[in-house]
Amino acid sequence: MPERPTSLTAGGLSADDLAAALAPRSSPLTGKSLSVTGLRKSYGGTTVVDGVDMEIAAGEFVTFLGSSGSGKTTTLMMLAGFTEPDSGTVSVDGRDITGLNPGKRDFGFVFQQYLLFPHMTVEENVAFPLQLRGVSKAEIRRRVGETLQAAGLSKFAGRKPRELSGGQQQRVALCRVLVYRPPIVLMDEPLGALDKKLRDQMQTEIKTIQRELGLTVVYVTHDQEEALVLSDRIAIMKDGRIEQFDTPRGLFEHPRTPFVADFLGAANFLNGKVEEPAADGCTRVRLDTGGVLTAREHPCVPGQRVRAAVRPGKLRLVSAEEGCCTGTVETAVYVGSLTRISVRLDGAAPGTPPLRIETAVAPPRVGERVCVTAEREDVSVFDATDGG
Ligand SMILES: Nc1ncnc2c1ncn2[C@@H]1O[C@H](COP(=O)(O)OP(=O)(O)OP(=O)(O)O)[C@@H](O)[C@H]1O
Repeated sequence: MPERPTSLTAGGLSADDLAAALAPRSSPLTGKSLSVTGLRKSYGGTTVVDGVDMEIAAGEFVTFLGSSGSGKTTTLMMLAGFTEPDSGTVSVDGRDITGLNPGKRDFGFVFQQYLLFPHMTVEENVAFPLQLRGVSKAEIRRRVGETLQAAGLSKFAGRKPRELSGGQQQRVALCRVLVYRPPIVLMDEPLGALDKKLRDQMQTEIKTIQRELGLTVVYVTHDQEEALVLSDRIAIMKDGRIEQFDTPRGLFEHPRTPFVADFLGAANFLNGKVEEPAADGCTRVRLDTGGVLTAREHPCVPGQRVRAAVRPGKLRLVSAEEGCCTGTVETAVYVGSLTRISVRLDGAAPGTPPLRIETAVAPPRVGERVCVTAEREDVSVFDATDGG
């Protein structure tokens, strides 16, 4: 049969085709739920994963996002069974699998290093997990053929991995996992070695396949954009702990800690003191630089020292009457659809970083005086002693 025309990428993989080829014939949902409680791991007296708890629903796409060394891979490896936890449990659909070895968990793994067998052809690589599971030769031939065809890889079936590009190798790695339809797929920076364009394409493809097959995916990345594109929920990790586990919107709009506010999309922090409560229930912060910023309701007492956080895209340049603080533009850099400006606030203590503002309309010039404010929904308030 001739290879079907592909719709999505120049590289040849149509995610819809691949999902259709791999879709289970009976059940529409293949994913299973995953439950993690009190997962801990130390190396040589240093705790690197410090009490991770999470409930992941069947068919959910969850990402661990955090800086280098925050414990993402170690957590994933404990889910996979490659690393033994010091304490804690991992359950799949309510069944405790903490003691099971990786081969018995029936998870799929995709890593940054494609881990294809170099001495095997593409076809043999994709067939391998089916052979391990004792699938008949005829069925293996059928499923591998179908999968490679859908992935646009049929013409490479006889090649060795070294004769393929990075993107093609990663597709083979993905096929090799999806061919046996594991209910849970664990991926550790699978696109890390690809260039930006190919990464964008593969993100779309992974997401389409995951959604159409209803797979549960746990993904590790340090790329914020990738996490936002792919995930139903994101666990932001810091120092071996989950700072916040939430939807992308929840993390952006309701960060629970200064670290989350700053890590995802950056934040400006303005120090101040809580004013007496007003009838509308809003929290008002008298800034150290002068002016009052109205924030979302936040449990705090009048006089309490706080930090108000506002994203660069949420600070607005307004008239003198509307503004809550004033300053002077230090830099203005046009970056395509918007201009990034930095503003030195009047009265800012020495060493205080300038405000970062992103604006798409009529950017001011360097040296210009500006007035700044923000909508109350866009202002988060944290206790002054909160780290991050
Ligand atoms: N086998 C090991 N022995 C000793 N220390 C380890 C071991 N594995 C991981 N670590 C340490 O545990 C910490 C967390 O590592 P981990 O790989 O989980 O972080 P990560 O968030 O995935 O980082 P990256 O994004 O750089 O991969 C690091 O400080 C690392 O050096």
